Amino acid sequence: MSNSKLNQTLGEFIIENQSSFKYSSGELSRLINSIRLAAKVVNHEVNKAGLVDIIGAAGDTNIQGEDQQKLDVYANVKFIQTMTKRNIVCGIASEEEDDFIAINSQDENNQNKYVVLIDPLDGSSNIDVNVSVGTIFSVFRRVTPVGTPVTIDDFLQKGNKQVAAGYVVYGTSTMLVYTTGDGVNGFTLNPAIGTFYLSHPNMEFPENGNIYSVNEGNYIHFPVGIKKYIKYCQEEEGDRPYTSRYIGSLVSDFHRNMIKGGIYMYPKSSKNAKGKLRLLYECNPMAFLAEQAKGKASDGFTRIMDIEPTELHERVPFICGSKNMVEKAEEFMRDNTI
Ligand SMILES: O=P(O)(O)OC[C@H]1O[C@](O)(COP(=O)(O)O)[C@@H](O)[C@@H]1O
Ligand SMILES: [Mg+2]
Ligand SMILES: [Mg+2]
Repeated sequence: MSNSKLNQTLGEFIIENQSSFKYSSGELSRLINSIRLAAKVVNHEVNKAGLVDIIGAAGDTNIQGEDQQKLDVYANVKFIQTMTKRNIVCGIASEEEDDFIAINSQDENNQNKYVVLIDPLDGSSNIDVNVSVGTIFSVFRRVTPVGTPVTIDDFLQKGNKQVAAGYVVYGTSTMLVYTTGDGVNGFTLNPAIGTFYLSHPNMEFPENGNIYSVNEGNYIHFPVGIKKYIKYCQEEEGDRPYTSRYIGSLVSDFHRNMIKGGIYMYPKSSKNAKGKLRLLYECNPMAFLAEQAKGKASDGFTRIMDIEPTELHERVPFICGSKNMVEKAEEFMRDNTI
């Protein structure tokens, strides 16, 4: 991509690349545009995280038993509102909603074909401590007929059926990074004028990296394969030891590893038999991005995007990042399956 493309606005990029999308009808472009708008609204609030009325718990728990933070709820409302008001989706599922939301899909005039799954605020434990957080989204074409009520089947699709996925990272700068199956591009928000500019075209994971990201506080509970891989990362050998970096926000750890080369792991453990991260609105979208950026994502054995979902909020073990590093970790998992 020539440098002249750099600093293209996100709006211009969406229009220019619409035709490269196999289902292009303008609908997905309008959807990405609405996510762009909601991201700016949420970014404005995130940047104030520290003021009393923004931080802290909202007082409710979500279906996963997690205390919802005020910003979890705020971001959830803003993304759902923005997409619903613009009548561009027929269904939305969210980490913060017990069940999926049908958006007037029973109305036969509703010709909308897309459903969206979102993690409105990723890295919630970092909101109050001024550490970067994110938003994650995944988009599918519905499988049930247009003009009929969406059903759970429209959401429980394998990740390899995604038509778009992305995230917003609210960090030292705010970026929107996404794919529609034709590579991964990153856009940085110029807060002075409220416009996203193409700053990171064709993002790719280096095949190898020297960063590993895992919550080592859970080490004793990890499967033997993961323990051995962590030891492998720490050995004095060749380009090792690798550097340990763990922000505790999936989006931020993924983003850093995609730029610098690295591996992120949230394995299963004797405490969490299926790990912590949710397949549909955390692992699938990050896996689609990873593969589009020449990286890899699995549960240690199976490609994440080939996993058949059975529940809206199901969790899976997650290993994702630079291709050769993920394959090495899988090798340790395979050789230590006790
Ligand atoms: O504190 P832990 O157990 O290491 O978990 C951190 C992980 O949990 C998450 O915060 C889960 O996401 P949410 O904040 O959206 O619930 C990830 O972003 C992060 O990688
Ligand atoms: Mg999350
Ligand atoms: Mg979340």
